[in-house]
Amino acid sequence: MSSTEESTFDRYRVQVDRPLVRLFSTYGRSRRLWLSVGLVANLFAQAASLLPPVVLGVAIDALFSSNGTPYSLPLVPQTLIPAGTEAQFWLSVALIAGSFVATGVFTWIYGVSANQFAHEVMYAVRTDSFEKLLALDMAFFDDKQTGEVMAILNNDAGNLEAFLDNALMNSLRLVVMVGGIAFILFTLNAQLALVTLVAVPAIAGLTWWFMRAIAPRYRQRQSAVARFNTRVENGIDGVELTKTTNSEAYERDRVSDAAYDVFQSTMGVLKLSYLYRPGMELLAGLSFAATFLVGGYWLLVGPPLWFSGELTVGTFVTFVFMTQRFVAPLAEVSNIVDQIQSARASAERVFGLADIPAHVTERDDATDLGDPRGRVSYHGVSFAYRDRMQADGGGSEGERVVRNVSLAAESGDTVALVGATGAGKSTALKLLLRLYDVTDGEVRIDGHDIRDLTLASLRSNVGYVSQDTFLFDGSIADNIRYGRFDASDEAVREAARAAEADEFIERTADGYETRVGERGVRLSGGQRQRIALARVFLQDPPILVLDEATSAVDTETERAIQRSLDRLSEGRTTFVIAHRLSTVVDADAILVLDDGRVVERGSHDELLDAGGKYASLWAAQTAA
Ligand SMILES: Nc1ncnc2c1ncn2[C@@H]1O[C@H](COP(=O)(O)OP(=O)(O)OP(=O)(O)O)[C@@H](O)[C@H]1O
Repeated sequence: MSSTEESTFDRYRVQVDRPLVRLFSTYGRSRRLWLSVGLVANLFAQAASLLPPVVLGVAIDALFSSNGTPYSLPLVPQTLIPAGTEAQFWLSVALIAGSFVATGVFTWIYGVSANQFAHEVMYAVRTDSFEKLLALDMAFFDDKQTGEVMAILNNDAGNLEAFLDNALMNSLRLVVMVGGIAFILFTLNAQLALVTLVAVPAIAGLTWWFMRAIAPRYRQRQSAVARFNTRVENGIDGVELTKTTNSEAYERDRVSDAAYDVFQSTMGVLKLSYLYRPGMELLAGLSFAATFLVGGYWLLVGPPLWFSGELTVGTFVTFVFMTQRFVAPLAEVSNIVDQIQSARASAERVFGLADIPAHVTERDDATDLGDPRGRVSYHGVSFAYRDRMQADGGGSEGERVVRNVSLAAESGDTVALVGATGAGKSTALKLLLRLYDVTDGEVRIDGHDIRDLTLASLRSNVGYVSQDTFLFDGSIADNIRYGRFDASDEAVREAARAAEADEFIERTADGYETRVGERGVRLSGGQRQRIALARVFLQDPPILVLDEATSAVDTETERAIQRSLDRLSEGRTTFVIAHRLSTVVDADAILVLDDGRVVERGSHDELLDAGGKYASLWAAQTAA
C-alpha cells in the first residue's frame, strides 16, 4: 500500500461517532459498579476536603476574635451546634480531623475503584482488539497496517486507561471543587465571591479554544507514531537484507524521517500547551491576587468601590484558602484536556478497528463438513484481491488474478498447478481455505459450497503448507502441535518421523523442547519446512494444499521432503504447486496456469504430447 492511499483502517476510523460515549457504552456498562463506587467516593473525598477551611474561618470569627460573630456552619441547622466556646472549639477540632480522615479514606476507595475500572477496560480493549484482528480478512493484513494495529494494542489502550483513571476522576474533582467552592464562597460573601470567580469564564474560554485547537494535532501525532512503529518493525524484519545490501544508512534515514515526523507533531502539540498552561496559571494567579487585594483592602479600610457590607477576618481566611484550593484543580485542566483529547483519538482508533467488516465470515446456518471424502471442485472461479476491501467494488476484469478456473479432483487425487511466477497458483489454492473468498464462481468440497460450511470444519479438513513456513517462538514440539494442541507427545513424535524431521530434532540441544526462536530463525529453511510438514501429518486432513517452496534445499533434504510429501498425499486429495516439474510427473492432473487462466490440462504424458506450454517448460527444466 502506498502511503498516499487511504488505508481501510483510516476509512473506518474517521467514521467513528462520539468515540468516548461509545467507550462507556461498550466497556463501561458491565463494570459500572467499580465506576460508580469510584465516582461517589471521589465526590465525598472532594467534599470532605472543603470542610477544614470553612470550619477554620468560622472558628476564627466565633472563637478567636471578639467581634461577636455566632458559631454557624453552612447547611448545618443551628440546633445541632453546641453552646459554649469550649464545646464549639472541640467541635471544630473534630470536624477538621474528621474531614481529613474522611478525605483519606474516600481517596483510597476512589483510587482503588478507578484503577480497577480503568485497567479492566484496558485489558478488555486489548483482548477484544486482538480477537477482532484475528477475525479480519487476510486483505486487511495485505494492507500492511501492522504498526497502526500495534499502536492500538499498546498506546491506545494505555491512553484510555490514563483517561479513565486520571482524567475522568480529575474532571469530577474539578467540577466538585469549583462548584463546591463557588457555592461556599457565594454563601459566605457573594460580592467577594464574584471577584474570586471572575476568572472562571476566561478559564473556560481558554480551555475551549485549547481543546478545539489541539484535537487535530493529537491525531497527527498518533498517526506519526503509528507510521514510525511500522517503519521500525519493517526495519527489524528486513535487517538481513539491509546488512547484505549495505543499506544501513538508507534504512536509518527512513526511520529518522519517521521519528522526525513524531518529533514535529509532538512539538505541534507542545507549542499549544506552552500557550495554554501559563495562560491558565496566570488566570488562576490573578484570581488569587484579586481576592487578596479586595479582601485585604476591605478588612483594612472598608468596602472598596461599589462593595458594601461587612467582611470578617474568618471569611477572608476561608476565601484565601479556598482560592488556593481551586487553583490546583484548575491548573490540571490542561492535563485533563490532554488526556481527553488523546483518549478520544485512541477510542476512535479502537472502534475504527472494531468497525472494519470481515467479509470472510460464517453463515448463521453454516453446516459442519463432518468427515468429507475429499472431492474438490472449482466452478468458474475468478478472484481479484482489490475488491475484498474496496468500497468502490474493484475487482474489474483487469484486476483479476484468477480467471474462470474450473477443476474437479476426486477423493485421493493429486492435482498439480504449474505455471510462471505470478500466474495465480497460490491465490487459486488460498481460495480453497477461504483465506479469501471468490469474486465469482464457487469452490465445492463433497458438493458443498465452502461458503456454506463452518470455517472451523473447512479449515480442519484442509491441511496447508505455505511457501514460507512460519514458526512461532516456542519449542519444536509446540510448533508441531500448533492447531492440535491436545496431541500427545507420542503423536507429535510420530508426525515428526513421518515428516523425516525426527532425526534432526533429536540432534538439537533439547530435542523436541528446543526453542526455535522468533519465526523459527534458529532453524534452517529445510528444517522449518519439515516441521511444517510434521504439523500437517499431525493434523491428518483428507485434503492437502502444498505450496512448494522455491527456496533451494540440498538434494538430500529435497529427497527427504519429497518422500514425506508422497507419504503425506497418499489417500488424500492433494493440490500441489510445483516449480520443479519432476515432482509432479505422477500427478493425476496437471493444470498449467497463465495470467490466472488454465491454459492446459492433462496428465504429464498428455501434456508432453500436446507440445504446448507445459512441454516447453519441461524441455527447459530437463535440459538444465
Ligand atoms: N496479498 C496480495 N494482495 C494483492 N495482490 C496479490 C497478493 N498476493 C498475490 N498478489 C498478486 O496476485 C498475482 C498472483 O499471485 P500468486 O502468488 O497467486 O502467484 P503464483 O502463481 O503462486 O506465483 P509464485 O509461483 O511466484 O508463487 C500476482 O500478480 C501477485 O502480485
